[in-house]
Amino acid sequence: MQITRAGRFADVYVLTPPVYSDERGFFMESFRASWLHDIAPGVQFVQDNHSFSHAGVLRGLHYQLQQPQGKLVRVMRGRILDVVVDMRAASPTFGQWERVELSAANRCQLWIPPGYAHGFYTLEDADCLYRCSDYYHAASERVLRWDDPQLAIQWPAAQPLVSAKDQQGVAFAEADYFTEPGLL
Ligand SMILES: Cc1cn([C@H]2C[C@H](O)[C@@H](COP(=O)(O)OP(=O)(O)O[C@H]3O[C@@H](C)C(=O)[C@@H](O)[C@H]3O)O2)c(=O)[nH]c1=O
Repeated sequence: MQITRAGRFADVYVLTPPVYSDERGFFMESFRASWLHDIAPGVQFVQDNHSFSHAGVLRGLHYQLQQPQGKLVRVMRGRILDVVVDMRAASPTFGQWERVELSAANRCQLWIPPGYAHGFYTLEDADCLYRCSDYYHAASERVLRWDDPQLAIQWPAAQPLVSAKDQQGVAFAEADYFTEPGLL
């Protein structure tokens, strides 16, 4: 198991499990609680999500103020560009973003701790699976504008397919941030 930091963030990680291929196909362990012992001590997952998106879809950027969710994201089919934005006001990387390609081919998983906004763009038709460390809390969900000029996230397409909800995303400057010291 290879675990590397995702760019500038101290607590976002790319996990690359070993894959054992033979003439039948392949085998891999797709989840082990111990992978997270060092990088996210104490985390426990309570909800699994699966979404399918056609190529050219952008979902996000989402976070929830109550029950903030850590997410372990992977792709079963296709290819996505996954983006995280640090929404913790006291963080040294507050307001910064990173993007990581996750695909069925590279089998990488991205660990995103609570306190980040999350979204992805589908480079191909994609089945995306992710484990969440807390339950969905619609009432406190927030949508950060994917094309906020201040954030200037480099998406691969200028006009992705975006839900009506995500079209109403809020600019980073006007967004609600996480202020709990516990998230740092
Ligand atoms: C996220 C979520 C949605 N839903 C429902 C609400 C709605 O009717 C329908 C579709 O919801 P959405 O349009 O918000 O789905 P989607 O845009 O795929 O939302 C997801 O986006 C990615 C980027 C994330 O990081 C996730 O945490 C989640 O916010 O599913 C649940 O029942 N449970 C959930 O956990």
